[in-house]
Amino acid sequence: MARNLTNAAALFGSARKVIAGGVSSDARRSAGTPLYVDHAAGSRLWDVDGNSYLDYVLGQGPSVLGHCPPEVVGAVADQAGRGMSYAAQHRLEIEVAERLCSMVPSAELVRFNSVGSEAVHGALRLARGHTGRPKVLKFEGHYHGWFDPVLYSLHPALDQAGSADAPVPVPGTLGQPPSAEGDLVVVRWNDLDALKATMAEHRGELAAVIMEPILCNSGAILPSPGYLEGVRDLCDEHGTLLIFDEVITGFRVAPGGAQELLGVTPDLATFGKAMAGGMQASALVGRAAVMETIASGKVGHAGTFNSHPVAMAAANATLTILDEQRDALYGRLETNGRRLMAGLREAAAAAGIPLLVDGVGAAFQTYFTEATEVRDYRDFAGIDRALAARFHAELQDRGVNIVPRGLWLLSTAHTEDDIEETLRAVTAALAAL
Ligand SMILES: Cc1ncc(COP(=O)(O)O)c(C=O)c1O
Ligand SMILES: NCC(=O)CCC(=O)O
Repeated sequence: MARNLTNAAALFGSARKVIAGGVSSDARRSAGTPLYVDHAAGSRLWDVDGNSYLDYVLGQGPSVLGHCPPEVVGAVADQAGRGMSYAAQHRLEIEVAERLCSMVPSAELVRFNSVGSEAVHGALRLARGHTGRPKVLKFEGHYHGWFDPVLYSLHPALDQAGSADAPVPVPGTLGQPPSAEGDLVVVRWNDLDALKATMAEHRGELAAVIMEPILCNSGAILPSPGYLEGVRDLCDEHGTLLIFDEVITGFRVAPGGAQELLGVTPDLATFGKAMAGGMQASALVGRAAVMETIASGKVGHAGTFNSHPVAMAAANATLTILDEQRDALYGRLETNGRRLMAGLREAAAAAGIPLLVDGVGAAFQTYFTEATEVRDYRDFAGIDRALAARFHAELQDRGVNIVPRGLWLLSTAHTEDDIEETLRAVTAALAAL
């Protein structure tokens, strides 16, 4: 059952002549004709051939209120008419920073950038500058943007990734400086003993431990009970800063991110995506004593578009709504997400297809596996992803758009009827596998 993609195919032909590879991010490369969006509203996208989709990608996370929430669109339009770019101070940046400091447990001081990768870049530089140490520890399968120091192959084949006890960073691209690898230590996630041993091996060298507090780039995986508390203690013992990369989880899993949901406060945290409801704004937040190293100018931080007025207008409108209606909106995300998760399990059981559905309501993963648990990247890498790719394609043909690797992101605009419509498409897509 293939949908009509005549216009999209023609556009892709034109694009390939002027855009390298025909797409503007490697994450948008597609086995077939990529999605060409004409417009979006609420929980839906419409493509250039008139097909509509219930959207569980949401711009890879930003549109937590759905596409085009009127309050955000209004705030953006109003600000655009008052000036799009100042590279100067303005009221809205203070309002957004105040909102971040009141919503996010670790946020005592804030600096803004445009995208998540930049906020991570700032966090790592600050950690190195503040501690005077050279190395950063990250976890297998965790993604922190496309900048050199953390851009290692996200999903390497396990036979390239070293042993579980001693994983190695696998370069994700040509062109990274060899020095980047020397300053990066990679560890298996959700395994406190492994972290403890590795931190002891690098005693006195580690500026920071960075992680997605709920892993959303290799499945959707919650930390095991006690794990984050153990990581927090180890970081304190070693004088290493703990950074939570909340670019996906921020303002999605709870008003104060995964750190609020899970009750562990990092030293620094990065936010992006959902923070500005669809515009591009990111933030580095943290403990005042650490952020002071930026405040004093000892660690440099800059950017022409930082605290971009239009993005700040979007962030202010988005965060105001999420904060003031927190119970209703986060309750809806959780309830609708759980309903969809349960429906997916039922549909797969009825079709006789082993499917693990795990995560939280606002961000969950469908894994084609007989396993009952996925705890880290090694588990995720062991699952055949060919079926996930086919499921993604079959769903897209039936008007449901998910992140190709099997991640589903909910918005507050998704309704119970949307969930029912999605589950009908799921049943048909599973039957077609
Ligand atoms: C956890 C995480 N950190 C950082 C980034 C980088 O953000 P951006 O693509 O806005 O640079 C992403 C997504 O791309 C992400 O998922
Ligand atoms: N979570 C990973 C992404 O969202 C990547 C998006 C992109 O770089 O296009």
